[in-house]
Amino acid sequence: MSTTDTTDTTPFIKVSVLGAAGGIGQPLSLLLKLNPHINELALYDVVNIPGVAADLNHIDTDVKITCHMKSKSADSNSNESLNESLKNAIENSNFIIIPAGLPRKPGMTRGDLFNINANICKELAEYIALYSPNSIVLIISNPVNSTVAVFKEIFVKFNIFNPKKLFGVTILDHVRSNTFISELIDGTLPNHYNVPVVGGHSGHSIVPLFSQSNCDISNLKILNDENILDSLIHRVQYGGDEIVKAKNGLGSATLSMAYAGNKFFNIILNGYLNIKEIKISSYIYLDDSIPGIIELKNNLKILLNKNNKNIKIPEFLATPMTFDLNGIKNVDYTWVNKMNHKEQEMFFIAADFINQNVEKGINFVHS
Ligand SMILES: NC(=O)C1=CN([C@@H]2O[C@H](COP(=O)(O)OP(=O)(O)OC[C@H]3O[C@@H](n4cnc5c(N)ncnc54)[C@H](O)[C@@H]3O)[C@@H](O)[C@H]2O)C=CC1
Ligand SMILES: O=C([O-])CC(=O)C(=O)O
Repeated sequence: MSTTDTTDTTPFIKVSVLGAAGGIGQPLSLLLKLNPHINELALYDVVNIPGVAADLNHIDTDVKITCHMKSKSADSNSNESLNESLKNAIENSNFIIIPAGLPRKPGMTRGDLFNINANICKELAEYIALYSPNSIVLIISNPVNSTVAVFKEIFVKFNIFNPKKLFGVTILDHVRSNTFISELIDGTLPNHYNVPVVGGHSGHSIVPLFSQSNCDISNLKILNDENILDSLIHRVQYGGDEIVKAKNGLGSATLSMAYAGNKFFNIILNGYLNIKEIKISSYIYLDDSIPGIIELKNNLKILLNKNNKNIKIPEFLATPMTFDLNGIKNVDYTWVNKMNHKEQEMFFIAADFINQNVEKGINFVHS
């Protein structure tokens, strides 16, 4: 290859995965190692990361793997306990993807993970604020409805919060909606469906908008049967439980999450590199500075008033959007006025849940 060609303006892309030795972290890192746009993949964990990095290093793609494991001394509470590994893992990263934290066991809700995972998120957020404040941050760690609020509050504390660059990863709900509707119809071509999902990422906070799918499935006879539609919606809202039960104590969704996380990352990267604009939902802070947010809030306000609902518009919401070099390009608010009555009722319930989950995240940071 020529070394004299100076016309290549493609930026150097560094991606960091925090929690890379875990059930999601490993397959996600494998998929990222195959990505032709990535130059460096920094893998960080508190255990087992040298083996994962060595293994991935044998793959003959151009992505350079760097390995970062938290050292024992970084665990102490002394002033000298700077976590150099974490600092090195995230410095100069364009994207930081975070699947660090405990997964559920049968009988647990995502909310039951809050105490442990919020503490993990706190350390990671503080390091990102100090050493990689301009990166785009994708949070997978549950409970997403609350952990994203933890990140936001810490970023605000450090005065580095950029609402266009902080994402809760909720795309698995969209992936499941596409798969489950396909199964219900004829089991073919699940990824030809494109079901928008709004709200949050747990149980009744998840609102799949089947009436707004790209394939006109709202006209399908099958969905006119209220029982079939209800069980489809329930399956999407509680898809995570299906996996937790099947894994029987050995964790929650990992492979489908790695697939979904990689899909979301690629959609953002396509916008970032100006290759292709694709619309997808993510759980974000509804900051008025983001194009489309004022319209989204106005439409939600009108909807709530019209239905005499005394519900606060959530500060965070999964909503469809597009991406560019700065993170979020544009938020799509048009789904609000296209919701049918059933979807509106689901949204009101979701908003109530999200408000409680967000409050938990905010209180954790300020207590
Ligand atoms: N957003 C979503 O749609 C989904 C989210 N999840 C969540 O993702 C998280 C990870 O799930 P799994 O990979 O299955 O769990 P896992 O237990 O297999 O892996 C978690 C990894 O995080 C690491 N870790 C723990 N503390 C850490 C710290 N302080 N810094 C860096 N890494 C640390 C662990 O060592 C482990 O390797 C869970 O909270 C789970 O609930 C899971 C599926 C879907
Ligand atoms: O259910 C869980 O705990 C993991 C998760 O978020 C999902 O699979 O959607």
